[in-house]
Amino acid sequence: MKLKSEKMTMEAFQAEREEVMRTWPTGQGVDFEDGVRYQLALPESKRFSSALAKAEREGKTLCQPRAGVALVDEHIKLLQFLEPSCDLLPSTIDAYTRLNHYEKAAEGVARSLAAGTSLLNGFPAVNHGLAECRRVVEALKKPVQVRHGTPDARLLGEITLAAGFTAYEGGGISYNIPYAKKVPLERSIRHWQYCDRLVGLYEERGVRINREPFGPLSGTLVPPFVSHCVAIIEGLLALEQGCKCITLGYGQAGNIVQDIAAIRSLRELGHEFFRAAGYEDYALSTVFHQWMGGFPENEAMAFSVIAWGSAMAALSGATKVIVKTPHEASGIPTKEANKQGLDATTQLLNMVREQVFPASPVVDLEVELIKREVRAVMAKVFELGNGDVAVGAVRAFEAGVLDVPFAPATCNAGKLMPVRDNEGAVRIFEVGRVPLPDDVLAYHKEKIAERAKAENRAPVFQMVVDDIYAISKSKLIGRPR
Ligand SMILES: CCC[C@H]1O[C@@H](n2cnc3c(N)ncnc32)[C@H](O)[C@@H]1O
Repeated sequence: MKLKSEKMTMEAFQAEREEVMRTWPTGQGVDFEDGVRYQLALPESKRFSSALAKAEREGKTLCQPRAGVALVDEHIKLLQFLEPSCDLLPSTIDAYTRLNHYEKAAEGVARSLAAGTSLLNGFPAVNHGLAECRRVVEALKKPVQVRHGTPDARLLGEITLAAGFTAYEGGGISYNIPYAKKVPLERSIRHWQYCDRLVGLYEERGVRINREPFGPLSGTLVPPFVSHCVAIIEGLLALEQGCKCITLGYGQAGNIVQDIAAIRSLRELGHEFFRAAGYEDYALSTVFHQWMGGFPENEAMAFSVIAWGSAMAALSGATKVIVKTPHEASGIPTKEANKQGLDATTQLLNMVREQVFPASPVVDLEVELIKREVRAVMAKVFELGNGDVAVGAVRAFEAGVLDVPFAPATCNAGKLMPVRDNEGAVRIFEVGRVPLPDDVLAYHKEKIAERAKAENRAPVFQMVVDDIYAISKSKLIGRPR
């Protein structure tokens, strides 16, 4: 079916749903009306959208971990262990499920049962099915979100939303470009139009499900304007299918001014583009991801990175912060390490939340710079799509207009090359085919030249490599040895 930015008709949705529910046996037991009844019966305390709306009203930054293990009882124990230390809960889905390899996930569950410990890197919700997913929701007091990385997340959405999960992360771009190699962008955007239409159908029945495009993308030196464009496009695609509760995200880069400007501009640009598209009736929030790149192995240093990300989330005014753990450099954290990450985060949120970052001309300058970059790229996306943002997004990636640094997808040009400036802000080393205004490019070049002068070396690709490893080597900027 041809990709088009339009609300799926009920006929098209129902026809596709027949096929989706047959893709794994656990799809057979899922009935939408039953899901609506179950969702409506949930207490407000379990509704993600209510928690976000309250945090927005109070100007509070909520904290949320990532967490997921193979077996249901262990997953429940894990989330119950973390629950007192966070505001919002996840269920991080395993890598097999993200690729729709449910038979491999089934093997993983069997091996985990035999081994008595989780041998999957997340919770295989599709294999466990509706009743078992409801057992997770019923064992908890706080709202639970599905966090994953799935280009085709249709069955996963049907099962988990009917099971009472009240938030769904991802999108047709943000769960393709950083996560997949050869999934056609047109296909993943179509699949996510289905997911968003499902959320829209729940909304029409009075069940507000939160939708959170995956902000950080490749999580490696992604310039704010790049992730903002993807977030805004996925927000527009979700609104188009009837979603009303949107959380736009950004991955911490590390420079104070740029990170604060990133969240402020993300919120303002979200409203700007959503309203320009004619939407008024929606709830917008933001999420700040603690540093998504390489972490120090030294746990004390890892806590510093976590603490820094917590302070910046609060100072930026983000509605939510996604928390890392001191085991980040080694892999899936123990529940104790996961809790430690949350406790370190809570300490900083509590110490910073009453403080307001002073109005600052340099922050204002950075906000304006990001807005000019986003507007320039989005104008080209709409032009390429003749007004159709879905078609425009596909063509923009083909043309290198949208370009995510260090992303594995073959449809991503990979020509845009970022590098830190002398204060650690992410600047444009090579612009590739991204249509940024000349004076903006000149500004980036100037900021990089300042660093080159300070390091007494020409701006070279080695700087990029040095920056990628810098934080894991206890620095922000990859200075020459
Ligand atoms: C895009 C998300 C990457 C982050 O997501 C964490 N992550 C992945 N899977 C799990 C899991 N099953 N439990 C706790 N954290 C998890 C990684 O550590 C990394 O920080």
